[in-house]
Amino acid sequence: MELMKFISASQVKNVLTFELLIPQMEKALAKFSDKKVVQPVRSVIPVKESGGFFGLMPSLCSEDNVLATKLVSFYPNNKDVPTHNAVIAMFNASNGVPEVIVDGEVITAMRTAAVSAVATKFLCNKNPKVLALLGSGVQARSHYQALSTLYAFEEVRVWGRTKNNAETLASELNGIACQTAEEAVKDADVIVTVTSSTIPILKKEWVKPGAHINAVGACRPDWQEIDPELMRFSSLFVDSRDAALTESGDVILSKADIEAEVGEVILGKNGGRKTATEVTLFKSLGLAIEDALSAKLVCDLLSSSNSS
Ligand SMILES: NC(=O)C1=CN([C@@H]2O[C@H](COP(=O)(O)OP(=O)(O)OC[C@H]3O[C@@H](n4cnc5c(N)ncnc54)[C@H](O)[C@@H]3O)[C@@H](O)[C@H]2O)C=CC1
Ligand SMILES: O=C(O)C1=NCCCC1
Repeated sequence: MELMKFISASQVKNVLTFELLIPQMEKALAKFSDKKVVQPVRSVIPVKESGGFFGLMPSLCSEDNVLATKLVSFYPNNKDVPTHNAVIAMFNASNGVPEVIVDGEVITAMRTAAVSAVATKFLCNKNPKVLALLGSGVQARSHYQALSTLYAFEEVRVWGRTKNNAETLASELNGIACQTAEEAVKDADVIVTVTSSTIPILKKEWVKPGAHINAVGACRPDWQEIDPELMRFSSLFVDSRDAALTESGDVILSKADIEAEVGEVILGKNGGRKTATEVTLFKSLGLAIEDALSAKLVCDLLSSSNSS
């Protein structure tokens, strides 16, 4: 029996860069909103005993010969192992034969941040100077790296529920650890919420006019990271309307109107930010096609490095 090829997290890390991944995620978002992707809203099974969740994320993009599914677990209470674990199974889209399994942990960390970088590029005011990270885990780190690929921030602020973790991250990034979320976001041009909180942690009155927010946590219909008033006040962009209306407590509970998918902005079907003073908010949930096209990029990079 021939064993299926497996690409490990360290192999992914060796070849994947934000310089390559950000344009690939721009393509993924555009193809998704241009209806070039077949993809149901993900199925999620709650694992009540451990407070975890297991998600199934299939997608097909025939133009790119990509047929894949990510299997992802999210166990926010994990302490000694990562809270997010995943594999991406790639099939041959022409004949349906499974070809390779790619570790999904690094891809999930990097592609989520790369997607936020794309949203920021299309929605943020020019030359953002101050970045605020609310949360100090895996996504806080990857968001700093992805956004720093596009912008030279003059100041980076970190707030986290666990003071020690926020201080460690702030010192890694040469940034400032803040005692409160309010202190962290004061006058920030770009705000990233990357926590496992189930209740709002970011309030409308703290956010400066013209700021851009990437809201990345709260992926359950009864979870929130953002004050509902801020949801309604902001110009709201999403990765997928269907997913936002099914999975996002921030969108569902606030009843905020969705302005557009970021892919529609990329395609020029929506103009994005209208004024320098409005607050733009990107609600990210994560799309299967982002994983499929990230895994394809990794496979292509590995096969070109093997053949050279
Ligand atoms: N939109 C997307 O595509 C994706 C979203 N996510 C979400 O992003 C968030 C962050 O993920 P990771 O950094 O990988 O997780 P992580 O486990 O590495 O970090 C979670 C952070 O949230 C903080 N936290 C937990 N409960 C909190 C609370 N009640 N209030 C404030 N802070 C709290 C923790 O202290 C930690 O700093 C999670 O909600 C995760 O599900 C993760 C992957 C993809
Ligand atoms: O897209 C993903 O991958 C995830 N999104 C929400 C939280 C779990 C992982």
